[in-house]
Amino acid sequence: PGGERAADGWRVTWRGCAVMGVLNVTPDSFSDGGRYASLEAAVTRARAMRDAGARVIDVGGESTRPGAEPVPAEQELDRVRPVLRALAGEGALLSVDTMKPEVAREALAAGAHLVNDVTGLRDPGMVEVCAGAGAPACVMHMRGEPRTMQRSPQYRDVVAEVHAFLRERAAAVLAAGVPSVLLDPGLGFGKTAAHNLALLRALPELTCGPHPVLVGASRKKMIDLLAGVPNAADRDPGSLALHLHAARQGAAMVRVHAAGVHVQALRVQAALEDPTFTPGR
Ligand SMILES: Cn1c(SCC(=O)Nc2ccccc2)nc2c(=O)[nH]c(N)nc21
Repeated sequence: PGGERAADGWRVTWRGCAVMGVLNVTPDSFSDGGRYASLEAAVTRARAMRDAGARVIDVGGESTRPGAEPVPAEQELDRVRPVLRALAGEGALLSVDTMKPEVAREALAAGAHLVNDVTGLRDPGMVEVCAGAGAPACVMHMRGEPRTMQRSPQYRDVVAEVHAFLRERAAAVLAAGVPSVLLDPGLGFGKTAAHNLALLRALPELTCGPHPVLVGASRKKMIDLLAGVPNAADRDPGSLALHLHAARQGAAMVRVHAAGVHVQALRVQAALEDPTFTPGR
């Protein structure tokens, strides 16, 4: 797998890191000049990220940010289904970012290839949907619920607890017939910045295992706490720093807003890390 224990800790074998582009199809994410305008805008953005080199487009119809209000399944589905249908067969892999089994089922039928469930497939119905459709799933760690998870999260040992959760959930969903899983520490989902740092520093313990690891730090609050960047739109440099670290520690994929920036930086990093790489000329 990704690394072997060396005398001085973990040595990670380089395997390259892919980009998952974030596509929020929530009303606040596109100038909601009516449904068509936002659908058109969403598809245009997805194509731009794909053309910039994103391997996967993560389509989400319900914000899972701290304090976010829940959205009914039908409304969430009305947002994501047209976008998935428009993008299906156009070259990028599609993931559906949802916590609801009924949304996942319809999204997979509309062309999604994998399910990105921030609850770690907590709902048994979600396990059934993924197993039934033969769809891979991203198993992410979240402590509590989006609405309340950032109210003083506490752990005895955040790395041990998160890694144990991911190992257990992965084994359970694979045993239930889900064909394959990605593991994700869930940065910012019931974690302080200190917890997020500990998880980023312990990534080799996760990436040396059999499952690919997905990391999502893009534009998150921890970047403000580390570098004083109050506006999320200004946090791409810090996002890149965190994601290059994650890739260097063996992450297989990073979930990003600035797809082009990350694709270029990860290609340069891959060349740096690959002694057999021969530059064009
Ligand atoms: C759906 N989803 C999210 S949404 C949170 C977010 O982007 N907040 C945010 C975005 C921009 C600014 C501030 C906060 N984060 C992950 C993740 O880290 N991993 C996986 N697998 N899925 C994820």
